[in-house]
Amino acid sequence: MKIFSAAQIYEADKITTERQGISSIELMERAATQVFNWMHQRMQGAQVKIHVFCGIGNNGGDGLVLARHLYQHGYNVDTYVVNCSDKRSKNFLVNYDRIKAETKSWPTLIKKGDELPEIGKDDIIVDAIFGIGINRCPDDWVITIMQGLNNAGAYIVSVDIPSGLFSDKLPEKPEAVIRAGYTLSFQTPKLIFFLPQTGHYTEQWEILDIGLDRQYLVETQTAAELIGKHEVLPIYQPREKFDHKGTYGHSLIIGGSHGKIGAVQLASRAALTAGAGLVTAYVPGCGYHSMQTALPEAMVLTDSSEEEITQIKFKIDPTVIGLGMGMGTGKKAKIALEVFLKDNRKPLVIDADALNIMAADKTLLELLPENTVLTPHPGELERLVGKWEDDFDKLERTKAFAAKYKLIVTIKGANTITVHPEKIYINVTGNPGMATAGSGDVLTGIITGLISQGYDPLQATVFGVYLHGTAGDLALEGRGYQAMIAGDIINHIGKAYVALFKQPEQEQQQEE
Ligand SMILES: NC(=O)C1=CN([C@@H]2O[C@H](COP(=O)(O)OP(=O)(O)OC[C@H]3O[C@@H](n4cnc5c(N)ncnc54)[C@H](O)[C@@H]3O)[C@@H](O)[C@H]2O)[C@@H](O)CC1
Ligand SMILES: [K+]
Repeated sequence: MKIFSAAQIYEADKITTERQGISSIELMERAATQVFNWMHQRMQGAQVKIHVFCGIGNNGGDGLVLARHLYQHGYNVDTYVVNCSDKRSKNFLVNYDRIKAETKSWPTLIKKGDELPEIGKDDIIVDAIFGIGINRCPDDWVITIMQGLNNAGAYIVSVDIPSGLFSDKLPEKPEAVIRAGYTLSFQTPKLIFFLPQTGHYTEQWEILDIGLDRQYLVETQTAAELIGKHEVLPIYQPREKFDHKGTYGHSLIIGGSHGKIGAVQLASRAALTAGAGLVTAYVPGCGYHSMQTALPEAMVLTDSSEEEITQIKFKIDPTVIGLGMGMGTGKKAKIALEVFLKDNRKPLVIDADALNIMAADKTLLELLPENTVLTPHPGELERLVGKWEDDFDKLERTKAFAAKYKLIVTIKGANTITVHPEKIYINVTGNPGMATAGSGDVLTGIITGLISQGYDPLQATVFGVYLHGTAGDLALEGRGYQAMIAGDIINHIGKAYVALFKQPEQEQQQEE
């Protein structure tokens, strides 16, 4: 699903009114009616007190339309205008008059120095103070009002975006943002829902389709895309009857050192489970027996050293190479990596220690083939791209880095983000149970296994991250976050594939 920027949404708005021959007031009516429908469907006329807090722009206008509909349908609603500026928008003013005409009284104005009305813990607050048009930090008295709402203990539903959040930068003050239970976002999810520093301002979000111009939505390219089942299904490559193991390629997994052979084992097993035809592990001598025993399906090559990787030499012809897990960052490992990279022409997936070696000597990055996949966790990423100021800066730095070296970089986290020079892909699957030793090795293995089957590196990364997260979600069943280990994720890759083709009803039945 495309994630449109604020500028694109304003553009879509304008085009929609032109092409559909409607006024912006009608569009506002349509948008806010969707919010009303959403609430009405869930509340079914319940007489819970609803406090609608409106700003003075179009987000506030939405709030006024919503309040009018709630009133018309007999809900117990109070409407307030947080009078944060005298520059009221045209559409706000039209709806300000309309609600007066309907309810025979003006909404309660909240000005500087005014107290918040009493709000019960079981009440509902609708937050329509600021939308995507916020352009500066709210005044202190407005922040006090926002804090009052946050601390009221009532459930907060935000319209479009939690008020106080900017679409492209961090709020100056964390207290100047509404903490929503639910955000009903118009037409497109907002990028900020998925960034660690801003995502926590709403517990849940949902998109409301407000019928913006289809052609614009289809034709417009976005800088970010949300990746769920619908996006990965077209990537999935079905198998043919006469395919054989050669069709699915040969993954070579290189890494490990004394005490860290498990990392290679996990990555190799994940590559096989993801569907690689053949997997060979390249490990120091000390890893030979444990690899052969733990994973008889894989072949094993050993380094001349017992303890660590000192030279990467092999006579096989792999389709793709995944490397770096558990290999250490010592001098010998570094030289081995450098010599190997100078000769290598195969697609690569690089993780862990190999990333740290490269971060310490960036000239090695120039040796990477185009579209090499890097899978850093935040610490490794920082070593590669430098310290960032905030999540937005992190994305910009990573994009610039990916463009400079022509790489694909996956930033592992709650919403793993795959950064390609032209676009970022935000994954929706996964859970905190996956923050466990070896989880990253599994991801590297899955991506490597997918490339070996013929997925191009970007597809393999986007699909691999999705599968990895889904496997983690499926592995959670009957187990808390704490008990999940990396092997559980591998054990559920098969189910993650099967889940791709389950209809929603089947999924529900299974949950029951
Ligand atoms: N296509 C869409 O998505 C639609 C969006 N609509 C709504 O329109 C909103 C955007 O409306 P606007 O652009 O009017 O802006 P907002 O309503 O988001 O709020 C900002 C308004 O207050 C002013 N302002 C900005 N920062 C301020 C601050 N710190 N203190 C005081 N005043 C401040 C601005 O001048 C602007 O008028 C969306 O978020 C959405 O709720 C809907 O009405 C219609 C369709
Ligand atoms: K809002």
